[in-house]
Amino acid sequence: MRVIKVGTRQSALALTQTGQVIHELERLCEEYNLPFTFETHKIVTKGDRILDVTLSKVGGKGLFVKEIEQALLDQTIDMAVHSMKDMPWELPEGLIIGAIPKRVDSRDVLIMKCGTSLDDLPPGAKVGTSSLRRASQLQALRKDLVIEPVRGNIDTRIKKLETEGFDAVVLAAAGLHRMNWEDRITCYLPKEVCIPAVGQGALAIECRGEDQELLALLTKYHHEETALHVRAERAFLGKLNGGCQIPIGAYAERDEESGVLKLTGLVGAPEGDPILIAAMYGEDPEQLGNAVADKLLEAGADQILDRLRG
Ligand SMILES: NCc1[nH]cc(CCC(=O)O)c1CC(=O)O
Repeated sequence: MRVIKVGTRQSALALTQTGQVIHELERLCEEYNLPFTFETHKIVTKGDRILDVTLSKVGGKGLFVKEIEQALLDQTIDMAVHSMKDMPWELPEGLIIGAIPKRVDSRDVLIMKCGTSLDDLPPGAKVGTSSLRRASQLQALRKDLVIEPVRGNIDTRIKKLETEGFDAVVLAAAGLHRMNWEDRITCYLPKEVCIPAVGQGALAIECRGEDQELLALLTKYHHEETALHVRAERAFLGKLNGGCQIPIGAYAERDEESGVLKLTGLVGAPEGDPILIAAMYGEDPEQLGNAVADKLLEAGADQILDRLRG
């Protein structure tokens, strides 16, 4: 028996999704008669320690993953479960994404104090989000909204709806589904209305590239279609040198009729004007991601990005 040490952040969501991953891996071990057991290791990341500032002001890539990746390199742990959207574009030498499990809902949702849709928010309503991507798109839809930062784990952010006088907070559907808190969701923001973060709703299982034993198991957990979508989205992010906190979003999907991969990408100014969106079709995910990024750069995305990077 080999004990696989699984690194995770210690937030309720991180522990829940790590538990769900371990459960699936145990099931696969049983099915294929593989000799692994699993042990959870909680790791505090920089992003967890800095809770009092808007994340976009902290800057730096991989705030929620660096310490965990170091533990992988030090062999303190053997694999790590991350939210894909927290993954920087580049991985440290020696580490790989060993599996991308099937994605869940990638949309953003509103949790509102009263009403049932965005239109029900009163003029000048106070909406909580620290994501420039969400702020930019909501502001474009409703210039009157007052968007204010809200940090903390998802339970904290839902509580702040009551304690800090927000009319609504924006969260990812995926986290709420994983926590079994769907009943808190007031409404889903369609992907065309609020383009999700790159990788939102997907997980990344990271391990050492040389750990063939573990990789043999992770391969069985891998979901290739999700991986193609995520690769296209991340190629887009990489080309724009994202990861810096800029309003960037993208989602890949299959065209229902032709079956061809389609990628929609967004770069927006934080105030919601201008917002640039482009969509293209292609077969190769990396080429597609790069092509959509190029299209937005031609349309002036570089000016938005340069201004934000200062
Ligand atoms: N920004 C933090 C974060 N990172 C991953 C998720 C959960 C959604 C996912 O796995 O994509 C969340 C919470 C949120 O955005 O509401």
